[in-house]
Amino acid sequence: MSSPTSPLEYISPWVVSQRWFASKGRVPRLESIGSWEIPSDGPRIVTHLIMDFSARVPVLYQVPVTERAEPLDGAENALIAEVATENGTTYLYDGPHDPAYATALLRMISASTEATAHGATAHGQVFGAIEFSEILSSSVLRGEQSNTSIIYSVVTDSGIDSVICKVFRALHHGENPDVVLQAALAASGSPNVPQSIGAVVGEWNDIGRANGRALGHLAFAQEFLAGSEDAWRFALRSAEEMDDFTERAYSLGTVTAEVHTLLAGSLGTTVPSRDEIDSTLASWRSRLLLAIDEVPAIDEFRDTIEALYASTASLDWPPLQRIHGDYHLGQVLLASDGHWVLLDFEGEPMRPMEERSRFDFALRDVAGMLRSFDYVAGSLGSTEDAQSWTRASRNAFLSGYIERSGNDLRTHRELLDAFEMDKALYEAVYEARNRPDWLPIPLAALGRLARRQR
Ligand SMILES: Nc1ncnc2c1ncn2[C@@H]1O[C@H](COP(=O)(O)OP(=O)(O)O)[C@@H](O)[C@H]1O
Ligand SMILES: O=P(O)(O)O[C@H]1O[C@H](CO)[C@@H](O[C@H]2O[C@H](CO)[C@@H](O)[C@H](O)[C@H]2O)[C@H](O)[C@H]1O
Repeated sequence: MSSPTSPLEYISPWVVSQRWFASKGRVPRLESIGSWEIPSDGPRIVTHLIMDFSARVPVLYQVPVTERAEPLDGAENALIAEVATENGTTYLYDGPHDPAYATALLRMISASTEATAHGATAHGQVFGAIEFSEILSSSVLRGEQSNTSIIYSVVTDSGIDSVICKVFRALHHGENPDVVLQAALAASGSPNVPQSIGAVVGEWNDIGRANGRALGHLAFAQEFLAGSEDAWRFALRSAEEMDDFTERAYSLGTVTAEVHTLLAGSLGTTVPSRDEIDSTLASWRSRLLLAIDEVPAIDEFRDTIEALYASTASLDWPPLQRIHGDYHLGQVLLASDGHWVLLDFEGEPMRPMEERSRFDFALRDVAGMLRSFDYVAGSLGSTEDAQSWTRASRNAFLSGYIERSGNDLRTHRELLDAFEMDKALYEAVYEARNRPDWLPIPLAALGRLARRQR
């Protein structure tokens, strides 16, 4: 079998139709900037790094492709293209759906091996939490995701276990906070993140960098908590049935505080300088302007929001530290034994990666979760019952957080309100762009928060 001479030509139309392709609505300008290959006895396994130059800041995508001489049974939906070559037809498949790629990727991590470089390098790194002797099966996690996750069934000393490997689709220079933070928490013994198994790290050309090369995480493997349920779905059901969620919300508050304490302990804290506080105020204001620009109705709250932001400038601000960064119920699992497990420490997808790795205020996470409880009521039509469920859950979450952190956030209510306002503005932009039907949820929150300031 021979490989297609210009794979980009075949891969591009498929790339732009994927959920993780961010530049929808623009005419893409795709270029291959390199690839790497996992040696294989089966189909050729090539991971292409494809840059889209159409956005103001170009976006780099990771596109693993297997090249097969025969069609792969059951993988019709993952077929990228059929290419006529001099030796017959080559079938190109989306790697994560092909067991050949899935197995080779996890083996590369567990054996810490190096891929063959074609302008881009990649090597596996094992962290060692779970050792397995055999990979029994693999399948792609269904659902709308910004990355692609592969679930494996593996044989370990204690029996059959499940593993998840997240293949990052959009690549960035620098360490991925999802890997760094979860690995640090797992290493410090936290039961509230999955065990970390290992990662793939790569290097590629980047004309925007002084030395012309970028380095970052390409994939991350963890323990997969089979039988767990997403906290968002669990909370929605609980609110619909008017179940009391306060005990669970309280324990989520304590777990959140514990995770913040562990992150502070393992990765440090700093006292914010005047410049750092001013730069947070500046980022709030620029988000406010962006939100008004995209959702003009927000202008009505502008003066109140600006006054709230200004009033926080003279407050005593807490220390800076590493945080989750995009904390909401959809990022938390209720494990089958009833304990909370936090996921996806990648930060807000609309922020540059370099910003997402900076120290930040833990209050941002607290505000994120408060907003998420509000979304539960909002998505249920904000009925009296749903609102009272939300009020009780928000209070219980805060009480749990305060109790475990020893930090009485209610005494600095303006600061927490300002972070909540900032999150609701982020959400207004997110909803206007992605789910306009849900825009009223953050808008109503902005109205409520604004009324509280008057
Ligand atoms: N370790 C895990 N165990 C069980 N389910 C998981 C695990 N990691 C992710 N998931 C499931 O996958 C979904 C998406 O994971 P996430 O890390 O948020 O990916 P993305 O960055 O693509 O949004 C989660 O909401 C959860 O349902
Ligand atoms: O999970 P992601 O990292 O992709 O986060 C983005 O999408 C979220 C929606 O799935 C969005 O969250 C908002 O909606 C949630 C309900 O669907 C709600 O629980 C959150 O509080 C709300 O912010 C998130 O903001 C966005 O970054």
